[in-house]
Amino acid sequence: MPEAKIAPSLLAGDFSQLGHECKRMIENGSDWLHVDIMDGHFVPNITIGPPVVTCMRKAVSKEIGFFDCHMMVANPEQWVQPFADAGGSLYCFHYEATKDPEALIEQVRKAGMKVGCAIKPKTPASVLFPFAEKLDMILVMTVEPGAGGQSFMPDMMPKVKELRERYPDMDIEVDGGLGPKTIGQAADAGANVIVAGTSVFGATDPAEVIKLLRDTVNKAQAAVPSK
Ligand SMILES: O=C(CO)[C@H](O)[C@H](O)COP(=O)(O)O
Repeated sequence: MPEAKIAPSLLAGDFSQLGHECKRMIENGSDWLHVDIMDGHFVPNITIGPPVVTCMRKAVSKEIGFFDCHMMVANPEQWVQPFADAGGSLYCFHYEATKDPEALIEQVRKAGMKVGCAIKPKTPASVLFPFAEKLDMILVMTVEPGAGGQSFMPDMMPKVKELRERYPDMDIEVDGGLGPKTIGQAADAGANVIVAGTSVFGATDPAEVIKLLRDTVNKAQAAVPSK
């Protein structure tokens, strides 16, 4: 199984100083930085675009900061090159937002980024089966996309389990309501990339929460008998 990666969601950070927030999370032990891109069409909220990511990238080089860009946008094809130019590391589009996922995967690869595909809570895991082998990461949303601070949906765990069984070496990310109380369920189901906004940014000691999330994933992985 791939290693645990903890990705604090900058959505819960201070948007007036995103460069600083990126550095602070890296200092606190984060592996990736989760960047939530919302366009007001795919979800009823607007966050940031390529100019802001360009500034964040100036603050944090590619060597130290992996930008996991979660594209909650209606036309993901339109934003591939702008996000590659801005310094995105991984471009995670939503299955529900594209008519041709395979062409989009190819487009992202050509632009030089890793590629992920996200599914909303009502979307079954099976939609990914035809092209999942071409992905670097699958994101199973554990809340409805659009806002931080929502409650974790435990009924998404069977999807994570199903995907982990089919794709033992795939990065499988969960996003929404993850924290010390819910990480056990996600880790036991087989998730290895953990997005956490409120629980990390709201903590008195973010390093402690990041460590707990990572330790829980590692412990769950160690308990799985090797085949
Ligand atoms: O994708 C998201 C919202 O669409 C956020 O990344 C997610 O909700 C994380 O925030 P929190 O940990 O506060 O739930």
